Amino acid sequence: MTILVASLLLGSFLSVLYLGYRCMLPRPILGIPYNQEATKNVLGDIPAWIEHEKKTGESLNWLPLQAKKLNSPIIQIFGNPLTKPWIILSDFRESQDILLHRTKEFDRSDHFGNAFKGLVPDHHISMKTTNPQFKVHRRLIQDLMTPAFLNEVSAPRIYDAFTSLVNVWTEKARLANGHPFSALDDVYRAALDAIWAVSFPLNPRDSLMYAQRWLLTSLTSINTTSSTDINEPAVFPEVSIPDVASSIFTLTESLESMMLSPIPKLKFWFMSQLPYMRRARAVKEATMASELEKAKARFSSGTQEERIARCALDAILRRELAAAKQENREPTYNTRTIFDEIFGLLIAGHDTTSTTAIWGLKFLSDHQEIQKKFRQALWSGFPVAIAECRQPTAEEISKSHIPYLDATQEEIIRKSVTGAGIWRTAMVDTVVLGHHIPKGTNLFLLGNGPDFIEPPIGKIPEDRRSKSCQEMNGRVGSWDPADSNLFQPERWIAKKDGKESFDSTLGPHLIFGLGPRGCFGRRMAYLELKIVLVLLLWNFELQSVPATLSSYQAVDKLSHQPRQCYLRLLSSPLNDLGA
Ligand code: HEM
Repeated sequence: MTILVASLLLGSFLSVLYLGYRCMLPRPILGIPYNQEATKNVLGDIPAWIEHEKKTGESLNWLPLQAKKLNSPIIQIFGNPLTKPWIILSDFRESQDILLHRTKEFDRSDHFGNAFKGLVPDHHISMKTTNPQFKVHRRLIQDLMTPAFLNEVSAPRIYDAFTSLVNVWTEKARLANGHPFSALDDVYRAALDAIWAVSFPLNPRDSLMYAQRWLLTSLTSINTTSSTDINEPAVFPEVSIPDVASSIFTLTESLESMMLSPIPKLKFWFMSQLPYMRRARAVKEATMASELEKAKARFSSGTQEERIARCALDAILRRELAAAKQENREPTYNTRTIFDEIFGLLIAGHDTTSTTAIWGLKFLSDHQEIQKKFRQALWSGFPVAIAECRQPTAEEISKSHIPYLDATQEEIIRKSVTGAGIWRTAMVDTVVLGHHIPKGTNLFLLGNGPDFIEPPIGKIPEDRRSKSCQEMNGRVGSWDPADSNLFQPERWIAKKDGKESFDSTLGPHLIFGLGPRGCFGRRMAYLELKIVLVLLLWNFELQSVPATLSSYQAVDKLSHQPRQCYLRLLSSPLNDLGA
């Protein structure tokens, strides 16, 4: 009898265990292709994804491979063992339609939003568009992308930061004596200087580039350049990074590791218990509080007219004051909202733009003919600067419309795929390309594979597409599959009556997203990239480096970052005009 009861109990226990296991196995959405192997494992596609990352060093690159393997522009993967499968779409027209026209059906993705919630819980990036707070937050920062703010505040600050980078690299080129050197850290640091100076007043002597320049100026030579191998990279002494900047880098990195975590909130909680993270957060909070106090002091002195926005924080406080007046209440400046919105700018403003700029430097080093044409375009595009033997001013650069410059910038953005794709969550049960998508499903609109930098996967019948998608047909061109993977600025140039002009609708990219939740900082990013490209290419010739120093391997963090960027710099012929 005892044996019978024990066997029954054991049997029931094992059945419960088995049923539990079965319940945890990923459940596919009917009709959408998927990796059959993944459904036999509670971790779904994660092991294959990790394996791919170990082998290639690139994680999000695994998604286009899966789409091609399953031969479908819409696939599902099991990326989070605790939620519905993720839908991966590799088709520009359908993605464009979702982002621009189907905004009631698809909103800010829970997965993407959760990645930011730990660090900046009250930033609008994680809010749904229907959340009334979203509009309140957007109103606070609405001035920052106006032409007036961009031209009068952002452009000169960004220009100063990257002129300092030119000064540092002039010293490095002198000391390197023909040897290549890694450009990664310098570009990230100069970009942080730039967005810091846009966000808060920055004394140039406090910038990261300033101290580095003076350290290098004091040197007459460095050890590594005594090597007879001219390809041996030069290594320079580095000044130590102040606490504030290193905290921002630490926190940006913590955010980066959230993006690909299946459960970002939990991961952030564990990470935030680590002593170095606690310290970085404390430094950040103290710095934000001190900058806010300084801004309040600037703000309360002076008349309404004198309260001009000298930086992003001033512009935000002005908006809060205006809102308070309208709502007949006292302004509240010391809020989590203001802390998080301004810190969000610092993070979003330095990481993505610098990554894109670094890709640009790599492409231009590896495409000498394009670099030559780019410099010729600068020569004919800035005649006054040429006549006066000086580099163009911030104003001249931001107001310029030089087709080959704009085309090269757009091609760098397209080919860098700094953002591998765009996340959205289905807010209702809906349909994509004829497939039922249940409410709550996360979609990843892939921008780094088929239909963008590779040939599309098959031809999608028109009647499979939504009505609004069919109506939009032809508004944006498509790339020739034979060369969509090549770096070719000319693809963005339209020719009419023998005249060339830059045309951003000639083909697709999704790097900034689209529609009401597309990148808020897009205009600033374009402005910054333009300033960076003009200043660096005006001052330096980027000579090619050997293949071993020019790998295109990348690591997917907050952005898709190259692992290597070595530059061999010579003074540019344009710069020599002034010599
Ligand atoms: C090359 C540089 C940049 C790239 C590739 C980039 C890319 C992106 C992408 C892909 C998104 C999500 C869009 C979507 O879901 O549709 C985004 C959102 C955002 N970006 Fe950027 N970004 C860049 C520069 C900047 C800069 C310079 C700033 C600000 C200074 C900024 C601020 C933001 C903000 C605030 C959001 C959230 C918008 C929202 O939730 O509505 N970005 N960005």
